[in-house]
Amino acid sequence: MLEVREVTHTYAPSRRWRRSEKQDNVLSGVSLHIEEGTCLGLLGSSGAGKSTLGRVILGLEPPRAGQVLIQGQDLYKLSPQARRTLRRDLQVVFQDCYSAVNPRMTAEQIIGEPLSNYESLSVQEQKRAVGELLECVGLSAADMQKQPYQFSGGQLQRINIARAIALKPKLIVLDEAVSSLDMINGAKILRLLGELRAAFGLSYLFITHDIKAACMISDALAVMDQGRIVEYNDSKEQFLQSAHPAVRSLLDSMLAAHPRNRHRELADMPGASAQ
Ligand SMILES: Nc1ncnc2c1ncn2[C@@H]1O[C@H](COP(=O)(O)OP(=O)(O)OP(=O)(O)O)[C@@H](O)[C@H]1O
Repeated sequence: MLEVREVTHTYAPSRRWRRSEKQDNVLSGVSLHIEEGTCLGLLGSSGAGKSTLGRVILGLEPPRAGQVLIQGQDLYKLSPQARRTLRRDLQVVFQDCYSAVNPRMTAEQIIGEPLSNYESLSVQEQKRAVGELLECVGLSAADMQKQPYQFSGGQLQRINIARAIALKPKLIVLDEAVSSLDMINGAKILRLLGELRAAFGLSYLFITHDIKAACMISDALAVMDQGRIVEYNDSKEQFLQSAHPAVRSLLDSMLAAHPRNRHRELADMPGASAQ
């Protein structure tokens, strides 16, 4: 479904930088793939390049080198018109559910926005579609006229998810999408994401610092460190045995009832294919 081939990226130097000053690569030869209907958990410490890779995959940050293939089509070689058509298949949910929405809009307007941009529905059809989307994410069609301040963080993240699935995309980049929620709400949203994936055949790139959350939802796990993929595994057991310092440090940062139980907790989690 998605193939990233040897992507390298450097941000343009700001004006304050001297021209001669060399910029480090934010992404260096990154390759990965996500099969249809599966989830890749992308872990890594702060500044590793995860969100930049997410933006490259979404078509928002043209890389300096490499390719992003969506169902075999090179995203950055398409005409603007073809890219716009493909962009409807690529959606994103960010960590900060509040800044991701216009505070003056109603839930109906927020969720209806992609439908207005891409579909030609009548007012009644769009209202019905928004009502169904609200119900899909565990809210009610009666919430349609509420504004963001009238929702809790967890509810507002459901609105963001409803907007992301409105066009029945192929791939959703979930950039720390549960990281600002408390444990109970985070777990509920992860369950919801699992249900939606099964119902609509979605693929996810699940970007996170949270190894527990990644193990819960992902079929394969990758770790980025300093712009490179340093671990990539579709077996949770093998992933947990990795000797790479970036993986060890993620595991060490995980809080458990007792440090001795960390491996057992992760190994018992559903999600990552654990053959
Ligand atoms: N728009 C930008 N312009 C210049 N540099 C940037 C920009 N966005 C990110 N960077 C730099 O690129 C590097 C990677 O950032 P990125 O946000 O991709 O990492 P990350 O792994 O997602 O980190 P975090 O987990 O903290 O969000 C960092 O050094 C960051 O400062």
